[in-house]
This record gives sequence, structure tokens and C-alpha cells, in this order.
Amino acid sequence: MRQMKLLLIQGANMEYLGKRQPELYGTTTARQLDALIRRRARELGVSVEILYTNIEGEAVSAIYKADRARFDGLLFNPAGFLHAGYALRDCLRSIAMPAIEIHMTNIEKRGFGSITAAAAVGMIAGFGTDSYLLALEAMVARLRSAAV
Ligand SMILES: O=C1C[C@@](O)(C(=O)O)C[C@@H](O)[C@@H]1O
Repeated sequence: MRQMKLLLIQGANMEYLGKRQPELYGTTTARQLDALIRRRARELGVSVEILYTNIEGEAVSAIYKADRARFDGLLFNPAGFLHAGYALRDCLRSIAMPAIEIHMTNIEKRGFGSITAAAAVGMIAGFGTDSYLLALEAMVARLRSAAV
């Protein structure tokens, strides 16, 4: 059986993780988070490609490219795009692969709603870096149960 391929998109400002607003997002750097995600992906036997971008259009193009290449699932933290990411939302509605939205903080508690969440299978928010690992596990479980 071929290995499942996942794409993780880290939206606007996530490259500064570890330095940006540590009182909200902690001190784990983007590179350290990537290592945690890759390790969990290895344990689960899936591959994950990670893209950080501050440009919504770049996220859209990367998602279509992955969908055309038959990636199995998309994990994404829209981050700064959550407020006005209509193009990203349209893209999520157009692809075949399922998408899970991730937030490190509980955005509801912070008084935000996410534009893109309406196009996701589900959303995991509020668990810091664990939000990514939980989303990864949820995606793999979903894809594996759909495959049987
Ligand atoms: O950049 C981010 C990060 C975030 O998506 C989170 O992971 O909690 C929450 C957003 O409100 C914010 O713009």
C-alpha cells in the first residue's frame, strides 16, 4: 500500500513561531514544531510536507498542486488568513482531499471566528503545539477508516 501523503500549510505569521507573542503561542520555534510533526508522522507511517507562507495566493497554489498530485489530506493553520481568507476558503471547497483546520489558541475564546473553518472537515483549536499532533492523528484516523 502506498504511503499517505499530507500537506501542512502554515499561514501568515507562523514562521515567527517561538518569537511572536510567546504569551499566546509559547516558545517552541517553527523548526522545533516541524520536527515534532515529522516525528509523529513517521510514527504513524505517513509523509508530511510543510509549507510556511505569508501570502494567501501561495497557499492556494500549493494546495491545488498537492490536490493534483493526489495528496491524501490537508492540515492547515490559516493564522492571519482566518479573518479574510475567502480565496483560501473557495480553494478548500474545490479540492478532493479533506482539510482539517488548526489553531494553537482557542480562537472562539479570543473572540475570533474563522472564515475558512466553514470549508474544513473539522477544526482543532486551543492545545498549543499539540493542536498539530491531534490534527495529524485525526486526519490519519479519518483517512484509514475511509480506506476500509
Ligand atoms: O496567527 C494566528 C495564530 C492562530 O491561528 C492560532 O494558531 O491560534 C490564531 C489566529 O487568530 C492568529 O492570527
